Amino acid sequence: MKTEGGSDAAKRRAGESAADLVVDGDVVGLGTGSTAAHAIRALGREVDAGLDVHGVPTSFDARRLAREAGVPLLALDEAMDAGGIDLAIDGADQVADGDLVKGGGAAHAREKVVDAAAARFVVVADPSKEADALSHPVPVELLPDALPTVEAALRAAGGEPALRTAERKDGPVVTDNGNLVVDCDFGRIDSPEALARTLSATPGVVEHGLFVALADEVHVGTADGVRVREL
Ligand SMILES: O=C[C@H](O)[C@H](O)[C@H](O)COP(=O)(O)O
Repeated sequence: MKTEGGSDAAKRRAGESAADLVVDGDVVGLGTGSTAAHAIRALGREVDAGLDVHGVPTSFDARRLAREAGVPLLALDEAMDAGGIDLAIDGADQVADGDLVKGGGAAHAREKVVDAAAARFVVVADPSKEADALSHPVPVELLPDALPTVEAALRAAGGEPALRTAERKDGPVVTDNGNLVVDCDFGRIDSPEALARTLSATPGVVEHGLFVALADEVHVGTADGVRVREL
């Protein structure tokens, strides 16, 4: 069972607080996961009330939710042609010093493209995600054929990789991009930047879930409000 800090109410406060930042005419990156979902639903309500906004989804799931909520969508190329992404709102599995681990929903590859392209990237989280240092296993999306070589490289880098499997499917999780994910436990990550460089340089790695110095602010929903931290 989740603690009070990880409650859905805290996630909702964070998501709604970030959605409040959106202004008329904005193009918004729509993150994936249970916290970003609250921001998407809040945007849908604002669209109903007359807000002119377009979303750029970061996953199949975010796209489906945005369509249900009535948020008009743009493909990434359309958004870039139209002047770019003003704001991205996205969740995180862990936040420390403004660096993030993402990819609990295996959406981190597209999330990183959209979040990094945004003029302003706002992270939404509940207190259970906050830490002094990153230590959450790092999701690594990889080409299926490269599984043995990537696993070997991750072990050589000091990690313990575990192929992600689905609860209700035999076999591994397959991402929206047709790839596999391993969750790699590195223990406490003292230098996220150095580890990010190592992972990015590994052949067969499509993208990893370390988001280093990408976020501009963090909205943490609490039991009775929202804590906003600018980075
Ligand atoms: O791939 C999924 C994402 O990176 C999510 O944003 C992350 O896992 C946080 O999800 P949640 O808000 O459900 O904890």
